[in-house]
Amino acid sequence: MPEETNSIDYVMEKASGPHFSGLRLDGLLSSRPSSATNTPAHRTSSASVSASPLAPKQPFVIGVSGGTASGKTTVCDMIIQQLHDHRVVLVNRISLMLGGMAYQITSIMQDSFYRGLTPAELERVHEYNFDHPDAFDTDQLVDCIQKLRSGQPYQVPIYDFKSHRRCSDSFRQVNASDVIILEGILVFHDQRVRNLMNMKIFVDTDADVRLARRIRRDTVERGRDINSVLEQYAKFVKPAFDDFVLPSKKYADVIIPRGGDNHVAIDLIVQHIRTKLGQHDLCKIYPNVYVIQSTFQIRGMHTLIRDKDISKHDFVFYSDRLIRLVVEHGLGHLPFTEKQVITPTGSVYTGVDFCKKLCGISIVRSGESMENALRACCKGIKIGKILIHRDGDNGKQLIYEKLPKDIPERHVLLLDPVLATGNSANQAIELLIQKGVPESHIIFLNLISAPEGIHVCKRFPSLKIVTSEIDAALNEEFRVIPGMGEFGDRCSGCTQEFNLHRPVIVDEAAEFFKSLGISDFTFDSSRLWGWRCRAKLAVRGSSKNPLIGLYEEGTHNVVDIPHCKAHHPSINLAVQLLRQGVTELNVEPYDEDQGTGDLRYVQMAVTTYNTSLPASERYKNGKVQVALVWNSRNENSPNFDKLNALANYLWRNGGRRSDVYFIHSVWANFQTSTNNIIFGNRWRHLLGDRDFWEHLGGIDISLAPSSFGQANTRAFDALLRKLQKYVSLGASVADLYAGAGVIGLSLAATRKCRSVKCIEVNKESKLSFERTVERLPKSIDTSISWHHADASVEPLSWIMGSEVVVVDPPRKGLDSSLVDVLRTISSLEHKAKSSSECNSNIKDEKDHGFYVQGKPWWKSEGKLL
Ligand SMILES: Nc1ncnc2c1ncn2[C@@H]1O[C@H](COP(=O)(O)OP(=O)(O)O)[C@@H](O)[C@H]1O
Ligand SMILES: Nc1ccn([C@@H]2O[C@H](COP(=O)(O)O)[C@@H](O)[C@H]2O)c(=O)n1
Repeated sequence: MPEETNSIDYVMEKASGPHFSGLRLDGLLSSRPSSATNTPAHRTSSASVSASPLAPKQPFVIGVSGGTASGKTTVCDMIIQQLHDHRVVLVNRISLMLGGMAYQITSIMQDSFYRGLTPAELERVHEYNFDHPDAFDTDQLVDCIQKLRSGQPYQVPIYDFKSHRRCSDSFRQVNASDVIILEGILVFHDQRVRNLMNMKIFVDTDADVRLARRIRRDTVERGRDINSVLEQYAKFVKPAFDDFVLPSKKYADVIIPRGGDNHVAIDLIVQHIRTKLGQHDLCKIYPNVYVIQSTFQIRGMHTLIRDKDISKHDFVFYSDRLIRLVVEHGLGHLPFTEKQVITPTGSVYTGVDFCKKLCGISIVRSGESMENALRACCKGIKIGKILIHRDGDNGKQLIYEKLPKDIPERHVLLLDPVLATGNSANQAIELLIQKGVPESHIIFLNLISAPEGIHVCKRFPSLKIVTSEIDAALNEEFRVIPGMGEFGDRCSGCTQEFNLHRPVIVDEAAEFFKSLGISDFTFDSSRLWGWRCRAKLAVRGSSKNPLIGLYEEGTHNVVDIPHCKAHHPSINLAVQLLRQGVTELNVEPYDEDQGTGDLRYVQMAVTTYNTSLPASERYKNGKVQVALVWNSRNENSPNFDKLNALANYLWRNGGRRSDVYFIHSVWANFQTSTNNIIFGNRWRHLLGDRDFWEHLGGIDISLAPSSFGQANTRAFDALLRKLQKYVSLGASVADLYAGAGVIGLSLAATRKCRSVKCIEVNKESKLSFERTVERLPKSIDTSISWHHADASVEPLSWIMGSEVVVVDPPRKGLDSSLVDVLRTISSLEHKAKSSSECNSNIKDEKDHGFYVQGKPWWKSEGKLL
C-alpha cells in the first residue's frame, strides 16, 4: 500500500470509471482524455458503458529493487512472460488478455533516469559513483510515474552505459498502462517513488553471485575490463549497496530469494497481480470491499436488469439470481467450525459447519427485495428491518428499527441492493453498532455500488462490503450511473406503474365516451395529479411471506405492491409495517379456497387534514386510517387476540407515540362471507382517533372507514371545484350514489343550493354524512337530506324536482333503468331547446314535477366534468 496519507483520496478521485468486476472494456486506453476534461458534468452525462473512457483507470504500479545483477530485470521479464499468454498482442508495450479483456503492461528502468555525465565528470568517470542516489534524476522519475498513473504518455530518456550519457535526440514513448513495473537498484530509496507503488518486490541474491554476474555482464555487454569492474564494485557498488540498497529492503512487500530461480515466488506474484488486475481500484485500497468474480453470466444478468425495457418479471427473476450469488459470497466471509460426517459409503468427510448466529437486516424498502434470496440461501434465517425515512425537506431522518433481540451475538448480513451516497448505509451501520453488533460482524450486501458509497469502508474499516459490480459515479441527483434506476420501484410486482402519465384507463374512458358520441374526450392529468390516498388491498400468501396488494387482472392472484408509486408514501409505509406485523405475530393471511386464515383485506385511507402543519406540508405528511378485514364473526372469535395484537403492533410502531407517527387509527371489520364482498357489516374502532377528517371541495368532510371515499383526494378536490362552476346558485340537487354525500354537501356550501338530496345504498355512510353536515358553515340555508336507497330502483322518484342530477357511478356501472331515465331527460331538454317560441315542454315537465338545468353534469360540450 502507498505510504502517502492522501493516497485513498487520490484513488477515490480517480476511481470513478466503470469497472465490471475488474474487466475493462477494450480500447479504453487509447482514448483517455486529459484530466481537465474529466469534470463531474462529463462523468454524470455518461449514462452508458461507452462513456467509460472518461475516467482513467488507476494502473497497478509494481516496484522491483535489489542489488546490482541480482536478477531484477530477469524477474520482471518472467512476470511479464507469465502474465501474457498466446493471445497477447504486442504493440509498443505488452498487452495481456484476462477474461477476454486487454490489459497493458509497461516496464520502466530506473537506469533510464541516470543523469548524463558532464564532460568534466566524464574525464574522471572512474571516480563517479553510479550507485549513489544522487546519480539519478529522481524528480524526473517521479514526474514520469505520476504522468503514467494519471493516464498520460511519457517520453522516457534512453541511457547509454558505454558513453554514460543520455541520447540527446531520442526517447522511448511510453503510454499509460494497466500495469507499470519500475525496476532499479534504488527505486525504494526515495519515499516519493515508494508512495507511487502498489506492490514492492526485493530480489535478494547472494553478493558473490551478483558480483560474478556483474563481471560477466559488464565485460560482455558494457565494454568494461575486469579490473575496472572490480575496482568500481569495491569502491562504490558494495558500499552503496550496504548504505542505500539493503536498508530499503525493509519497504518490500515481497522478498524473492534467488531471483529468477525462485519459480514459486514468481508464480505467487503473478497470481496476485492477476487478482489485482481483476479488481476495481477501490478493492486495491479497501481490503474490506469484495466484488464477486465476474463471469459472462453475471455480466449478462447485469445487462438484463439494467435495461430500462426489461419486463418486471424478468427483472425480478434475474435480480434475484444475482442477489443469491452476492448472498452466497457474503456467507463465505462468515466464521466456520470444522465438522466431520460419515458419508453413505461409510467414509469420513471432514468439512465445516455453518455459522449459526446469523441474521439478515434489510434497509427498508429496497432491501426487502433481497430477503427472498437470503431466505432461499439460509433456511429459517431471522430477518429484521431498518427504516431510514426522510422527514419532509429538512433532511431530518427518522429511524425505525425492528431487530432481533440477541442481535449483538449475531453476524449481520445488511441488505440494500444499491449503495449510492452511502448515507443510509452509514445510518444503518451506526445503528447496528449502537445496538451492540461488532463492526467486524457486519457484512453489507448489495448488487451495485457507487464509488461514493464505498466510502463507508473508510469509516468502518472492519465492515465488509460484498457487491456484484462497482459503477462509475453518482449524478447530480445522487443516482448511480449507469446504475439501474430505483430498484424498489422496478422490483415492485405492479404491472400498471409504467406510463403513469397516460394510464390505460384513459384510453378506455376515451373509447367509452366515443361510443356515446363524444369524440373529443380529454383527461386533464396535470391538474388532477396526486397520490392515491385510499387503497383496498387483499392479504394473501403465508404469515412468513405475506402478499399485500391487488389482484392480477382476471385472477385472484395477489400481486404484492410494496413500493407502489401511485399510492401515498404513508400507505406504502403502513403496508410495510403491516407485513412485518403479520410475519412476527404469525397472522395467517386469508385462504380464499379454504375460507381459512385471519386477515382478508386491509383498507388504508390517508387523511391530509392536519391543521397543526403548514398547508404545504399536509399532503405529504398524511396519516393512515388502517381497517383490518378480519376473518371472524366478531370479537368473541378465537382469533380475536391476534387481531388485538396486530392492531397494537401497528399502533406501537406507527401510532402517536412511536418515532414515526404515520398511523391515524386502526379499525376492524368482521367478515366471514365466502362471496367477493370485501367488507362485512360489523365495524369496530380499535385504536387512535375515531374521527377522520379531510378538507375537500371547500368543506370539512368526515370519512368513517365504512363509508365510500374517493381514492385520489387531490384529483377529487379539483373535480369538485370544476363541478361547482356548472351548478347555478340556489339550485336543487339530487346526488345519486352519494356515499357520505361529499359532492352534494360541497355544492350545498359553495352554491348555496336550495336543496340537496343524497341517495346512497350503504347505510354505513350516513354517519359520515351527518358528521360532515354538523361541520357545514351555519350560514348555509339548504334543505339537506340523506336517503338510504338504491338509486337504480325507480330513479325518477329521486330525480323529480331537482334541477341538477349528480351521478357518480358505482364500480359495477349504471343500471339500465337509470341510464334510460337520464337519456329521457337529455332528449326532453333537447326538445325544449329546439322549441324556441314555446317552452310548453319544459312547463309540462315542471308540471310533472322535474326540471333539468342545462345538461346532466357529466356531459358538457363533450367533456367530462
Ligand atoms: N537465475 C539466474 N541464473 C543465471 N543467470 C542469471 C540469473 N538471473 C539473472 N542472471 C543473469 O545475470 C545478469 C544480471 O541479471 P539481471 O536480471 O539483468 O539483473 P539486474 O537487473 O538485477 O541487474 C544477466 O546477465 C542475467 O542473464
Ligand atoms: N554509466 C553507468 C551507470 C550505471 N552503472 C552501474 O549499473 C548498475 C545498475 O544496473 P543494474 O542493472 O546492475 O541494476 C549500478 O550498480 C551502477 O554501478 C555503470 O556501471 N555505469
